[in-house]
Amino acid sequence: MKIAIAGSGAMGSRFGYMLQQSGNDVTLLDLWPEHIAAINDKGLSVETNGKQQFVQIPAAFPKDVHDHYDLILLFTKAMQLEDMLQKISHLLDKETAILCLSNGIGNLETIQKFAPKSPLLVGTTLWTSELVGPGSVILNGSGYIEFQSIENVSHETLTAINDTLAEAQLNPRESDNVLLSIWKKACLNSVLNSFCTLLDCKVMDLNKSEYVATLKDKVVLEFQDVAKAKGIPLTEKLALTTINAALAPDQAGDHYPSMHQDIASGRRTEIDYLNGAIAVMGRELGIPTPANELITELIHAREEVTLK
Ligand SMILES: NC(=O)C1=CN([C@@H]2O[C@H](COP(=O)(O)OP(=O)(O)OC[C@H]3O[C@@H](n4cnc5c(N)ncnc54)[C@H](OP(=O)(O)O)[C@@H]3O)[C@@H](O)[C@H]2O)C=CC1
Ligand SMILES: CC(C)(CO)C(=O)C(=O)O
Repeated sequence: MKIAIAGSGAMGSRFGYMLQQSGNDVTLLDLWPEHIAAINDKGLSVETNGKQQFVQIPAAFPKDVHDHYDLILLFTKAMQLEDMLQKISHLLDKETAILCLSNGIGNLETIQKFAPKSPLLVGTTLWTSELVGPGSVILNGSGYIEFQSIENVSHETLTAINDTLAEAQLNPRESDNVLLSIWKKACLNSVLNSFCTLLDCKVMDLNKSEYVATLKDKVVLEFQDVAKAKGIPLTEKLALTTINAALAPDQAGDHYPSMHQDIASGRRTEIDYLNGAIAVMGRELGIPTPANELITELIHAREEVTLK
C-alpha cells in the first residue's frame, strides 16, 4: 500500500516504521523542520530494547507531496488535527482512505467537517512511542488497534487496511462500536496521562498509591455518567478493566504517557479533549464533574508554568 503518515511525531514515526518494515511504501509528513531534516539526513533513529538503528523513510512537509496515497494515517495531537487536515487537503479524494487513531474526544467530528467525502475509519491504539529528539524515537512494549469504518469505505478497502495493519504486526481489531472504543480510551488517558503528568511518574508507578486508586474511581464514575447521557455504554467496570490492564510493564506501564512528554518538552497538552471534554459536557448536561474539572485546571496550570 502507498501510505502517508500525517503527523509523524512519536506515534506516526512508530506506525510509519512498522508499516514500512512490512513492505509498504511509506512517507512521513510533518510540520517540524528539524524533525524532517534529521530523518532525511540520517534516517529515522529507532531504538528498541536498547538497540539503535537508522531506517531510511522519506519525510516531507505536506505542501511538498502531490502523489496519490491509498491510505493517510492521521496521527497529530487532537489540537493539531484541523490544521493538518487543511494542509493535506490537496491529497484527499474519494480513493484515499483516512484512518485516525489519535487520542481524544471530537476527532471524528473534525475529520467529517474537513474531509466529508473521504473513506473514513477511526479508532484507538494502545501502542506507545517516545519522541526523544528530532528524527529519533524509542519504541517499547506491545499494543493493539481498535478501529471501525465510519463512511464511504468499501468492503475491499476495509479488508485491505485490516490486512496491512495485521501484516505490520500492529494487532488490529475491528470494533463494532468505535465511539465506545474512543470514550474508553479517552477515559484511560484521562487517568494515565493526566495523573502521570501531575505526579511526574511512569504509568506503572500509579499502582503504588492508594490516593491514585480513589481519584481514578472519581474520574471514571464521572465519565460513566456523561457517557450514559450521550448514549455511550461506557461502564465503570469496562473502564477500570481497560485502565488496569494498561498498567502492566509489558503493555503501556513502562512508559511516560504522551501528555507527560508534552510537558517535558514545554508544549501544550490534549487535556481539553480528555478530562476537559468531560468537564465541558458535564456542565452542558448539568452533570457534576468536579474531579475532571479540577484535573483540567491543574494540567492547564502545569502547561502555563512549563510552556517554552
Ligand atoms: N506517544 C504515545 O505513546 C501515544 C500517543 N497517542 C496519541 O497519538 C497522537 C500523536 O501523539 P504523539 O505521537 O505522542 O505526538 P508527538 O508529540 O510526538 O508529535 C506531535 C507533533 O508535535 C510536534 N512536536 C513533537 N515534539 C516536538 C518538539 N520537541 N519540538 C517541537 N515540536 C514537536 C510535531 O509537530 P508540529 O511541528 O506540527 O508541532 C509532532 O509531529 C496523540 O493524539 C496522542 O495522544 C496514542 C497512544 C500512545
Ligand atoms: C500509551 C498510553 C495509553 C499511555 O497513557 C497513551 O495513550 C498515551 O501515552 O497517550
